[in-house]
Amino acid sequence: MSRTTPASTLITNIGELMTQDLEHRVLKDAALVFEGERISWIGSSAAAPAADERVDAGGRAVLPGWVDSHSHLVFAGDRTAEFEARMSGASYTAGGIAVTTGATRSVSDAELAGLVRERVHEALSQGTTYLESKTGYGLDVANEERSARIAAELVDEVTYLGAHLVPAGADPEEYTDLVCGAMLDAVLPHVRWADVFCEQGAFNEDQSRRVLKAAKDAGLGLRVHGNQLGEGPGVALAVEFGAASVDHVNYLSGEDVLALAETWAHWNPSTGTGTRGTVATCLPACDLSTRQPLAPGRELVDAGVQIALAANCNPGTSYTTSMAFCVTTAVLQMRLSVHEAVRAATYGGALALGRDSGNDVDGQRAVGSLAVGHRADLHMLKAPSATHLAYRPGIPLTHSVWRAGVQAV
Ligand SMILES: N=CN[C@@H](CCC(=O)O)C(=O)O
Ligand SMILES: [Zn+2]
Repeated sequence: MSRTTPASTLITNIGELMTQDLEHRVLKDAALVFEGERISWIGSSAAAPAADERVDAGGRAVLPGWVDSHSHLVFAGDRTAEFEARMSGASYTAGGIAVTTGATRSVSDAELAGLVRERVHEALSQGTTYLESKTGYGLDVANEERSARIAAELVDEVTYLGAHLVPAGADPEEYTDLVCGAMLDAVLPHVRWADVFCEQGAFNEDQSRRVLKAAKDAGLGLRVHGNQLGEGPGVALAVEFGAASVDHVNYLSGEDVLALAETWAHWNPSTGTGTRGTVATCLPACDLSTRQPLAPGRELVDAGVQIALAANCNPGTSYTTSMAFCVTTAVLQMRLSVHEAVRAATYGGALALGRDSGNDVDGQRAVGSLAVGHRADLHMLKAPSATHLAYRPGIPLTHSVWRAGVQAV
């Protein structure tokens, strides 16, 4: 739908404005003004300035758009049979990635781009205004390059995941060389991040270390899939390399939790300054779909670790773009408060992507929290408070969405 964007927009009569800003402000009977993509004023409805356009929120809640910091959107086909087998007691293994790789390689560039576009739209229509996607279903130079290129056109942040699975018949060491060499060179123009699936059946500690070192030397930010299926070296490697996030984190030793907490020792959460540590990204929809124990979000927060919640949309372990489902699960089953869960799905995701503060990188505005100068990414609910996300599980509560000041829903 095409809409003309007014110079300034006032949203008034907001029942609850959950800013997720550095002061954790939750304002009642609030208003917000944005000019273009920039938030220019936040305060009470009674004190709101005039603007070119006035939107009456009718007492509804407004929160930042979701920041989904972990997804795998560049794929074709689905894995329904594998899911059904799992629901009958089979375990998840990394091997299913090969099935999706075959399906993904078989479609044209235009078909693949169309599939990604549909998923981005599905996410946006539920309030996701900032989205990361990984490659990882190409697994050869040409197919990883095209996955990265297509993703770069359609999502906000692209992560190179050539190290997702060693393709059938390939020698693991030679494939790791390829991931660190020609494949990395090919994707480099399209990506900001690199990731490695450090797990039994995927990449071992030594191979993961090689991938992370090559990516770091190439100037990429780092992320790690770690400790998903059992305790292992993923978290320790992420900490050692200063990765922006380690994702899954289902099986953590006490040492892993302490090591993650230590990475945040030089971060001031009240000012959002200092050195960012490694965000622990919890993926509750994936945990349920693979019948793994939910990541210990409560324990991580209590230990002082910054966490994110992400949907992890992919056809193997988590075929959903619903951040609201993740928030609901985090409250009902991971024992986070509503404010903590929403924060992890907004500010936490932004922190994991280094987009939490204004004009920090590439002159881009901060996302994931509502403050003057930040990007106008807004999610209005069909409810008077964010609590309804957990209180009314499964109900589609998205009323309206603005992305960078443009109304999308
Ligand atoms: N665990 C590794 N990668 C994906 C799943 C990939 C697949 O099974 O297709 C994840 O994050 O869950
Ligand atoms: Zn993943």
